[in-house]
Amino acid sequence: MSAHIRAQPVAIPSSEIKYCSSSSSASSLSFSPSAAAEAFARGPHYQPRRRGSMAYPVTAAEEGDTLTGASPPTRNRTLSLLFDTPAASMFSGLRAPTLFSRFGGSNSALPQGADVPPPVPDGKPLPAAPPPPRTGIPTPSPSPTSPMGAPPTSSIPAPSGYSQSPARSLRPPLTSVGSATTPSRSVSQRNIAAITSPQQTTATPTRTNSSATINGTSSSAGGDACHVTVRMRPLTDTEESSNLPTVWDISDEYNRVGLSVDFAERNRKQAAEYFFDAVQVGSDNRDLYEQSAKDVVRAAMEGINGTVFAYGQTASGKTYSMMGIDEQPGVIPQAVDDIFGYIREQSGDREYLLRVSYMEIYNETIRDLLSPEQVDLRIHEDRKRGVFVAPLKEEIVTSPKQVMRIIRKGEENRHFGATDYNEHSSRSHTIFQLVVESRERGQSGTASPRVGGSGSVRGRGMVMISQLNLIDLAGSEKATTDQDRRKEGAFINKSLLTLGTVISNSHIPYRDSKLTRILQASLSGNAKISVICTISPAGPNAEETQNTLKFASRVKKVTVNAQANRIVDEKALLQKYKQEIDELRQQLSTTNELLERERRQQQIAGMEGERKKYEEQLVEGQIARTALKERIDHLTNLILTSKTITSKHLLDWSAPPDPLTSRASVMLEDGLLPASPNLNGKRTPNSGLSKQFSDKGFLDRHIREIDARDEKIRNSNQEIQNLKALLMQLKSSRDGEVLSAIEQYEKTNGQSVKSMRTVVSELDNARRQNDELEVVCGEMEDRIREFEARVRELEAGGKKNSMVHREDVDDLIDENRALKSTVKGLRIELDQRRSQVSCAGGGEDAQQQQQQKQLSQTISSQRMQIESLTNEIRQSQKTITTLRDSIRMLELSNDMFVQSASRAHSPTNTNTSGGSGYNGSAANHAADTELALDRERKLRSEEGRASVERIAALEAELACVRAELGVFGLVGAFGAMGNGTSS
Ligand SMILES: Nc1ncnc2c1ncn2[C@@H]1O[C@H](COP(=O)(O)OP(=O)(O)OP(=O)(O)O)[C@@H](O)[C@H]1O
Repeated sequence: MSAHIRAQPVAIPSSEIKYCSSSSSASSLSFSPSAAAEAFARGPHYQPRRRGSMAYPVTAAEEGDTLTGASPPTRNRTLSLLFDTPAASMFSGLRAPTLFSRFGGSNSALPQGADVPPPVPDGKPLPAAPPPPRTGIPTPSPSPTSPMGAPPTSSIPAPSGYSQSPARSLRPPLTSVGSATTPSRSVSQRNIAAITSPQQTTATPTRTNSSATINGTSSSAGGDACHVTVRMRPLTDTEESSNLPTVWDISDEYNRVGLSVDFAERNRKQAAEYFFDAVQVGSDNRDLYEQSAKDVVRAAMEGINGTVFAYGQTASGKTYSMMGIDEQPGVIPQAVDDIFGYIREQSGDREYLLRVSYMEIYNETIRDLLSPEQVDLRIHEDRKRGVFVAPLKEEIVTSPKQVMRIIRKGEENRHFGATDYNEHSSRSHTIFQLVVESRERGQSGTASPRVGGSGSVRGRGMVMISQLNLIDLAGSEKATTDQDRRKEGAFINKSLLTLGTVISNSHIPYRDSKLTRILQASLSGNAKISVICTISPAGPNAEETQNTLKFASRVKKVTVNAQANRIVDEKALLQKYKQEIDELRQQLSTTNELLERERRQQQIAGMEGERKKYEEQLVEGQIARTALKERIDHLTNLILTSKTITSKHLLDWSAPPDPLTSRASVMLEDGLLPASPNLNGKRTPNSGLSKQFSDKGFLDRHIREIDARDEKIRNSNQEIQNLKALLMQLKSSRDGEVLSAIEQYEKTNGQSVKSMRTVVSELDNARRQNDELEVVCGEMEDRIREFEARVRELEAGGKKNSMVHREDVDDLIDENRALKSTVKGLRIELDQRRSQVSCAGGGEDAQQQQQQKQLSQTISSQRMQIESLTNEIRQSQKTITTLRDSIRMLELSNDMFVQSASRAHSPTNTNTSGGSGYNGSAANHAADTELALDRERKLRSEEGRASVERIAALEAELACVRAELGVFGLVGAFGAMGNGTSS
């Protein structure tokens, strides 16, 4: 169990307090109560730096940022000493002066570790420090009557709401410094209210009515110190089984955390020690909530913004502290329960409207955990709303169970992952936001505000709006082996670094990280801040722990100036709902009057038709009235008062955890679904009407219509959600698509360029081959012409010697056949080429088309040449036929000539002719004829020989042509010529 320092108010003469900072004038006098607490807690070991009413010992953490006199801090020195890790580097440029510097001390004045009590073996916690000095600061006397052991003895009264809460245990401030001014930076100058508006009237509360203290660490009237709790978890099973010692000593009596002297000596480290507002060892989350968060939560119910965040090394227990486990609910579930408990404790004169949202920042991208399809949410800022995330789903909540269901649903969407140090490590920062709107009951929103004067922060007729941020930060990262984890770690470290800088620096780089930008309103001073710094007890983590403690020390010195936000503005949902309820009630009473009139008229109506008309009007009126009542019920149920919350609404920590209900039922309970105002099962919608008018089909039809319409609305809402999700998906995938389209285009383009080149080279080849073919065709034409000439010659010669002519003609026929088949082969070849070229040139490109056109022109000219060749062949055939006819005629005349010659030569002819003279002359004539024939025969055989020689020469020429064709690669086409086949 932790114990807390309690002190009676101490009056310190302001003239004795000297404080100089870089931002405040040297004349400003200030004093931090936490400094007093530390001095008080240090006991007799402390070494005063300078004579004065307060003495302050230096701690290791504060070395390096000392401010002396009126000089600003030496920034470089701070950096060189503290920037050893990301966590440590958060303290760069710290502007809040150290406590030590306030008293003009110097580091060298105190021996290192001078205050460290003697070490205890085995890293066991040190025994309690010696009692504090009694000089000037009396020791508080614990009282058994208070839950915290002491009644509130603060000279600063708690906010009005606190006194009404029996469960509240406000501990007294350690000191009260009367008129002392704020010691550290004056954040009020750069306050940016979380919710501002032109109509906003924010009361400037005095310490007595709006600035609630946090567990006794309240500072001066100018601002509250951030509250810092250090929580050390127990050794984990793995650490225990490795026999790792606990190297930090925690003294809850003095809220002191110190490195065990034994460990420090063995590892040659400084025996550093730190003092905080509260320290805690162990697993008790209830105690943690009471110490660190309760006051911030309660202040949020009073209209003051609040932020609680857990900070620490990975696996040090942040999630355990914020979310907890079933047996030990953490800060968030306890805060939720406490908020409803608070409302329940009120006297009933106040009404509240609560709405929650849950988001995470993962790798610097904001995701809505309640609407996971909403990714990469944007941060906006406007004059009315300040800094806000949109589109962020906000749910109006009416019970802690409902909130827990929402949180569990959100948790399912959160980014976790196993790291080298934590099996279930949060890889993102999560921000659970709860907006509290409240106002006094029965007040019109436009009533003039009554600000201050009454001692109450609750102005009449005004809506107070506050925002409570409960944040589970991702762990500060060591280098890790996993690549993804390294990337996440880089983002985490950067945002934590910015958080550290924002917290402790005059230059406020809120925009450097999403985390600080979202929390800008809170971090700029208009929120109570409580930081739970979680540490590990184990030796190997000592350095990281020390960095966390240094961060905690810096945060402790920052003061904020949180004030209640009160607005009279239409953006307050509570205001809007109340107005709507008023208007609806007005409408309802008008409808009731109308109904009453209808009813009377129906009763007095004589005619059947008239009665029916009134009856129908009556039913319609009833439906309208029911709709109005349902809407009023729905809105009324969303507005919480002490009467609407019963103990059964609060969380039963001993009961097993609620199973997650479906989204629809959560929405139904939220009353977010239209026309379903029956939130608490008081009444089934339309049930009264159904009973009353069950005999009227008219009414049933209307009910069905209304149900169908509701169903339609639900469906279209769902559709809208789906479309939105789709749109987001499309948006996110658009960049990828564009890139891949470009890639695809480049690929396709490359391919088409390649295929173009192939086509062009094929076309070149085809053109070359066509040229060659043209040459061949020309040669063939020449040959044909030669053959024709020869046929003509033979024709002329054939008249002389039919036999020889016949052979020549046969040869010519053969040759013609061969020529024909050659031409046919050529045609086939050309056709093939043409189809090849048309395939190759099938591209869409203009150049390809051009080439194709040229090719087809070439082909058509070749075809024409072939056709003319064919014509010539046909002509040759005709000539050959004519030649053949003339040969036949020649043969005929030859035969006749031979017959007549033999008849003239026969002896019969001699006898028959009688007379010797006649016979002698006939014999002479026959001899002459025979001689002539012999001569003729000789002549013809010579001519025949000449023809045979000519034919041989022709054959030799043909062989040459064949060889040439072979050279052109057209053997296939002209093979027919060689074989003598023909078509
Ligand atoms: N106070 C505690 N008592 C008992 N167990 C604890 C305590 N704190 C942490 N643990 C256990 O230690 C482990 C790590 O804790 P937790 O996940 O909360 O660390 P964390 O700081 O949130 O880590 P990370 O930054 O990686 O998410 C868990 O198994 C948790 O249950």
